[in-house]
Amino acid sequence: MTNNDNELEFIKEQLNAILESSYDGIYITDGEGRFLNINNRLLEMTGYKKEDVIGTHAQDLAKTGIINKSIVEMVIEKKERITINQTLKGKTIKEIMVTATPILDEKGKIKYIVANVRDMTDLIYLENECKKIQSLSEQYYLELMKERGYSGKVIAESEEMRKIMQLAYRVAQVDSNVLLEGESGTGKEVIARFIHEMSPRNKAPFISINCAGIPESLLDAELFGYEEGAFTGARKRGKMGLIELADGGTLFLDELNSLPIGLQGKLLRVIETFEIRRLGSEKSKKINFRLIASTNKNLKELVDKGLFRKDLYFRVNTVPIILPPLRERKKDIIPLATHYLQYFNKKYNSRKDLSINTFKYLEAYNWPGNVRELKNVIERLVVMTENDVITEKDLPNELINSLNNDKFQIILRDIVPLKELIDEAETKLIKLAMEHCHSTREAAKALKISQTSIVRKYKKIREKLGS
Ligand SMILES: Nc1ncnc2c1ncn2[C@@H]1O[C@H](COP(=O)(O)OP(=O)(O)OP(=O)(O)O)[C@@H](O)[C@H]1O
Repeated sequence: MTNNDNELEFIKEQLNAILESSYDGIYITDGEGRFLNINNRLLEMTGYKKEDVIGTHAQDLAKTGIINKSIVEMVIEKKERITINQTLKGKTIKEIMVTATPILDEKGKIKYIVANVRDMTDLIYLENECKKIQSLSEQYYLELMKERGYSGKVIAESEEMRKIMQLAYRVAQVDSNVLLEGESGTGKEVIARFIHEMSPRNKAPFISINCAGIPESLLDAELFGYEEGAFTGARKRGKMGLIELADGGTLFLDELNSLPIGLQGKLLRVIETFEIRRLGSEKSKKINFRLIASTNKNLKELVDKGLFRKDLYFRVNTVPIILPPLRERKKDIIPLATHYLQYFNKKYNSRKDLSINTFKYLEAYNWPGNVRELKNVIERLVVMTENDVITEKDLPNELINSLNNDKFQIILRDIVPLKELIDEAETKLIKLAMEHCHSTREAAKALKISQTSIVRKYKKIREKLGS
């Protein structure tokens, strides 16, 4: 044996060791999809014998029904790494995840395809078990909420809202300050009330103060209260401030971002010392409350611009809870619409229903006013619609237009050369088609252009992106 032969033998031995020690099934084909090698793990999964497989085409496996689509065919077509999930009907039925990678020669032609086949059956079983346990724990959690007297008015179907509810429930058990951030109408006050009702303070008052709703000149007196004769027009015997009213309970400062900077320092002192002093009084009084604040602007940005005190921001922001806008949690739209349909039917003693098509429009709309807007639309529909079934014809114009225009959304922030815009749109569209379709043929059909055209354009895009 020459030195070269020895080296070759050594490399072969190592390659075999890698193939056979892998937990995953592995196979290698040539550029046309003919099996060159397959490890024992994969033979075990499929029930095939090595000698029956080597030399045959991987593409033919789909025809035998053992798998439903050939990843090798897809890789040959797209010339890029592809991962798919599929069912393998071998010795037993298995859920598998296959990743196939093309190895190119110096001319860019596929020389080999290396595929990795992972048996996902155990993982999927574990995932399902986890889901069962999670749903059980959610059930217990809801029962607990009912037992604690919560009437379940918060609709939370989307994953995002469920997580928020769980966090809100957890934070309700401790006294930390909470900052609720989100656009107007996303349900910040709803969550604040939920936290209060789930907390040990639920027998004491929940005092909600809208910092933007009270004129600046009155806010001081409203928050801190005043003594008799504190200012002209002050009531006889003085007045208790809203903070004092929250004693033992929860103080909710809505739209804290609108609190005048002059009052921010005073509020900070109250939060730090839990002491308030009425206007015109010499004496301080200890108040015991939990603080929840909300903001519909980015408070951090206001701090950076010098419009909000940094020290107050850090004080109130112990536990931040961010409520996503409704357009980012579309799964909540139909449950919310159904909930408010029932609610207003009861209120107005009616029996209105929404047609299936109407739901589609509600789901497609992007709800700039969030849940508040949805609630108002449903109320209007219940009150204004004559027939018992509300159809899309009864919807306000902006909702109708949204579905008709929402196939694609173009946001232009600047005037750009037309060609640049068209190129950008074309790139995005082709990338989307290639991600969703299994072959260039399918993509060409979807885009109503020729297959050669899409292959050429996609090649250009990839070259431009350097991938
Ligand atoms: N998850 C929800 N389930 C049921 N109703 C909701 C939900 N979220 C919000 N709502 C309803 O939407 C309306 C607006 O909610 P809320 O007042 O809590 O919003 P907000 O974020 O505090 O608004 P703003 O910033 O304008 O004060 C309320 O009538 C509330 O009952």
